[in-house]
Amino acid sequence: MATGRTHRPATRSRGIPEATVARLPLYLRALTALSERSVPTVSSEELAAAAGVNSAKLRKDFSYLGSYGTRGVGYDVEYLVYQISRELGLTQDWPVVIVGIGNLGAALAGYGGFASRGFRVAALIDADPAMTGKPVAGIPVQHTDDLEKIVSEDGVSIGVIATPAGVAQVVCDRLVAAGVTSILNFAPTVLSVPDGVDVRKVDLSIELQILAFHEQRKAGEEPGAEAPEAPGAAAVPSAGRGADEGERKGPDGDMPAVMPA
Ligand SMILES: NC(=O)c1ccc[n+]([C@@H]2O[C@H](COP(=O)([O-])OP(=O)(O)OC[C@H]3O[C@@H](n4cnc5c(N)ncnc54)[C@H](O)[C@@H]3O)[C@@H](O)[C@H]2O)c1
Repeated sequence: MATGRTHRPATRSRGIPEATVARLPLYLRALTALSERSVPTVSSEELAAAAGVNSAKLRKDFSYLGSYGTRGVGYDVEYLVYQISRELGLTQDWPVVIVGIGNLGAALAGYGGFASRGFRVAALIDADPAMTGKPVAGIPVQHTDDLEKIVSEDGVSIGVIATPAGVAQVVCDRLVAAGVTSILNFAPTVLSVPDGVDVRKVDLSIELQILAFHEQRKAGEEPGAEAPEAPGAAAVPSAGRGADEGERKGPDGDMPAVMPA
């Protein structure tokens, strides 16, 4: 089933760079908070600070959306929320299946942030027969035997893998064969997928390793402390791959803890 690795283009088909796409959720999160406080407009500087991005970059990002703001007034908050949501495909409901309902899968199933951002947990799937029919976060767990049926009947295009690493590729292949075209992989393994399938990998331990590197460097900068050795590429993977390399430093360090596989 796995016929090759997906290579993401540097830009999306409509000319929006991947780095900009990766920042849109940060803007949306900041804008949603402003909208909840009924703030009507926001300057690029204020919004950039709230999103943790520099304002020149924000203006450049918004120019790809055709949004330039009004001089002296700023950006219309509600309109930008709509525009970014539409760009991210969030104006429609996305059914999602989660496979592997252990500690992590159960926590994800109960996470309210999916629903509020337009992601409906359509099904929970696990290979353990003892779990079949048991509700987790109010949703009954279904057996992996029914995976293909569940995916096709619900028209699911996004799958979340929270299984042990050793079975993640098999689960991935089954999801893809059933029609899933986007996978969020939490298992610590590299997945192979056919062209046309997007994989994003979340690895919190890699994020911690990057923080450890910065901690070590800070310690090395203290007067009298020994400078740490430069890390090898393997020790400090770029979690911003797919976005601009090196963008994790400075005000843009708040990239999502998610990366292309
Ligand atoms: N990315 C991260 O930051 C992060 C954080 C924590 C855990 N993890 C990873 O997430 C995965 C799950 O961790 P956990 O602590 O929830 O483990 P867990 O053992 O609690 O749960 C794993 C679940 O997967 C199920 N399962 C096993 N084989 C399956 C299959 N073929 N199809 C469907 N379900 C299957 C098991 O029955 C179990 O319910 C692991 O790979 C772990 O390393 C990643």
